[in-house]
Amino acid sequence: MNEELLKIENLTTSFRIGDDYYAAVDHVSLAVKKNEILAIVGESGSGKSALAFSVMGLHTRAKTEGQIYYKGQDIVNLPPSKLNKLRGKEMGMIFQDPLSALNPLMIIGDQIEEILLLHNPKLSSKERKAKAIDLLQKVGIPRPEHTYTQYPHQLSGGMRQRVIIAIAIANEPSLLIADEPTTALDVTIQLQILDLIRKLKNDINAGIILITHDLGVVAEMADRVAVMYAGQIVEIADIYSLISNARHPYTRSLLNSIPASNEKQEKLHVIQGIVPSLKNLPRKGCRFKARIPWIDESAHEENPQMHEVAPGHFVRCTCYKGFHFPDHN
Ligand SMILES: Nc1ncnc2c1ncn2[C@@H]1O[C@H](COP(=O)(O)OP(=O)(O)OP(=O)(O)O)[C@@H](O)[C@H]1O
Repeated sequence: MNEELLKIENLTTSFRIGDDYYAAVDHVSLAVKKNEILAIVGESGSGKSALAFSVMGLHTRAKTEGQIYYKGQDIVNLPPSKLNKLRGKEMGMIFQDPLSALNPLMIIGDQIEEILLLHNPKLSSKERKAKAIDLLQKVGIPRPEHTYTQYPHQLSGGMRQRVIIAIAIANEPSLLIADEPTTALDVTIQLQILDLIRKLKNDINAGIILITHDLGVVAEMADRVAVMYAGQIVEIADIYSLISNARHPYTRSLLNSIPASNEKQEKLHVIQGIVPSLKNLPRKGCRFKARIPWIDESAHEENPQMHEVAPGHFVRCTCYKGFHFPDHN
């Protein structure tokens, strides 16, 4: 059950801006097991999508360094033809924006069948259609035969996201990456989609990377959590340790912004500021230092490392020790 599916080591993904490359994902290491949901959480611009796109090999103009082992095979420099075989069959992705991920000119049924055909060329057209309808049913579409014949613009946002999920799971991938899968949806639909993703973990025994900026969603869904800030993982732990004993100032601030979690914790101490732009990221020292100026310089490491504070619970930089919110000495 706990077989390691994906292992990322020192992954660095850089974008060219002007004459230079700037790392949006900077020496990230993590692993995902089968039947596990690893949530990656962080504010906008922290590098979550850049990381997901690197795993899927979807960047067209970025430079990717480091290792991404999928079932033991390093896939960073895999030729496009081999990567294509993995994508859609072994690895599925649920995108943030379902409308732009679907072809507006093709009916839903054809879009699902296209991916089925790519990886199961021997299926007859009758078998493919039956499987497509079955998938639509599986993701909770009430009239799958009808939806099969519809175009994306004829569906609601929630229905489109279900179609994206049907496409992502069509070939029962071992690894599923869901990038903000519910951001564009209203709350009731959000809950249904999250429920569906949770069911998938058990049904197809998949390892899932769930990308979100919403720690409420993380608390509901994740087995383990990696918190990203400015291209780096600043804390990684199982969900219970993270919720009950978050150590990094950034994680503590994120947790404080969930109303329900405030009752037991410091009252709404949320650290102000935003993730710096890629060009302006501090490349030396603790990247979070500028957002906690009341903490003494000496609390930070020159070259911040990950520290194991409990089994499997790692925190970056020594500034977590004795950290306090400004009005809470
Ligand atoms: N193609 C690109 N070229 C240049 N910079 C990019 C490119 N794609 C992303 N970036 C930059 O890389 C950084 C990380 O972006 P990324 O989209 O991975 O963040 P994110 O955490 O997924 O944010 P969001 O939640 O808004 O999707 C940001 O500073 C972003 O502006």
